[in-house]
Parts: sequence; structure tokens; C-alpha cells
Amino acid sequence: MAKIELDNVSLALSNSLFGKDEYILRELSFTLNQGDRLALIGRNGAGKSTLLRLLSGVYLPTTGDIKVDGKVSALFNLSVGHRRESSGRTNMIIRTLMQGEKYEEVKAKLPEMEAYADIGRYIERPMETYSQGMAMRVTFSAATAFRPDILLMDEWLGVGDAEFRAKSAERMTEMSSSSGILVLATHNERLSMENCNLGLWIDRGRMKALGNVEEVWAQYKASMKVSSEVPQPDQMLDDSNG
Ligand SMILES: Nc1ncnc2c1ncn2[C@@H]1O[C@H](COP(=O)(O)OP(=O)(O)OP(=O)(O)O)[C@@H](O)[C@H]1O
Repeated sequence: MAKIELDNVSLALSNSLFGKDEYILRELSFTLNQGDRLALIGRNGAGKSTLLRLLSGVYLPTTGDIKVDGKVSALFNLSVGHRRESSGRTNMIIRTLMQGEKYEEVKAKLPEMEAYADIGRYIERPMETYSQGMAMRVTFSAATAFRPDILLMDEWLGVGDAEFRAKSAERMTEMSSSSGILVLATHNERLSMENCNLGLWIDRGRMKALGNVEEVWAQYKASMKVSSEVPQPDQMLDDSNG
């Protein structure tokens, strides 16, 4: 059974501009159980992607405890780890092994992954000879070939040309509904309502609200309305002039 538990987790990263550590996430505590589908909501720079990276194991918490039970698939930064000089096929094998799949299972799945990418004999050529779309087909096929217990996504993925986009959209929907836990960082309200039941609003690295996805969106949007109603400097000048 998939489970994610965060107990008072904070994360500091070094800020190269000022040469010191800065807290990006602060005092996060929540639990996600099998069946939970969480949308991460918040302004640019709030900490959504950083939280996804923490959940995927890229970062360790500076303080607090994090427990992630289940096989995790992170569908972001898909091109990281490419070996450009190696073939598409070799890259498919490397990616799936890095995701923690067993070699025998990867080998058995390879024909299906290649058929899905559908780039013909290019699959045997080095990835540095691929167009961007071809590279995405290969990476997407490998990244979504196995079903994880926990699926982490930074915005919904739409990749490739019109034909592949339709095919990949279908797979994304199937993947998100079959995974035990989904965590999706998104600015798209409709998409998060369609795919998630819970919402977590993050504001400057802190939890602002956690609960029903519709309610959390409503709270977040109301806060934006309030901040846009604060008088702007030129308005204040006009008022004081009279
Ligand atoms: N590797 C890093 N080192 C230092 N600071 C970082 C690093 N990655 C992100 N940050 C900072 O952390 C903060 C949160 O960034 P993050 O990418 O998590 O925000 P976000 O909520 O995903 O934003 P967006 O909606 O724009 O994608 C930002 O201020 C960013 O500059």
C-alpha cells in the first residue's frame, strides 16, 4: 500500500546569489494514503516543484522526517540522465532501471516500449541524432511503461506531435488513475479538479490550506483577489492628490 508521511519537514537550499542557505519549505506535516490524489497549488516560486523533488528523493529534508512507501515514478525533468551518445534503446533500458525496475522485466517490456515510441530504426541510433520530438517519444515511452505506486507530476505532460500527444494524453490519464497516490503540481484548476480530490496550497514554502481540492482552490483564488484589491502606488498618489 502506498503511503507518504511528512512530519514537520523543512528544507534549506543554498542560494548561490547570496552565498547562504535559504529555507524553501517550512514545517510541512501531512499524510497521504492509498487512493489520495493531491494537487499542489500556489504562486510561482511557492515551493511546489521543490516539494515534488523532496518526495522523489532528490532532496533530503534539512529537519523533520519524511517516509515514502511504494515505488515512485517522477514524471518531470524527463531529459535528465540522457546519454546522448547512446541509442534510444539503451536509454530506455537505463531510465527504467534507474526507476527501480528489474532487468528481466525491462528486457521483456522493451519491444512494447519501442513500439509505443514508434520511431522506426532510429531506436538503434544515438540520441544525439534525434529531433526533440523523437527524444521525447523515447523518454516518455520508457518513463510511463511501468505502473508506479506513487506518481509525481509537475504540470500535466503533453508531448510530441498531434498524433503522439493524443496517445500520450490517454496514457497519462490511465497512469494517474491506476497509481496508488498522485501528487500533481499545477496552475490548471480544471485539470486538478478532474484528477485530484485533495488540494494543498503552498505559500512561500508553508502550508496555507489542505483539504478538498475545490475548497482549497476557492481559498487560493480569494486570496489573490484580495491582494489585487490592495491599492497600487499610482492609485494612492491619485487619491492623495485629491
Ligand atoms: N536548487 C535550488 N537552489 C536554490 N533555490 C532554489 C532551487 N530550486 C528552487 N529554488 C527556489 O525555491 C523557491 C521555490 O521554487 P519552486 O520551483 O519549488 O517553485 P514552484 O512553486 O514550483 O514555482 P512555479 O509555479 O513557478 O513552477 C524559488 O524561490 C526558487 O528560486
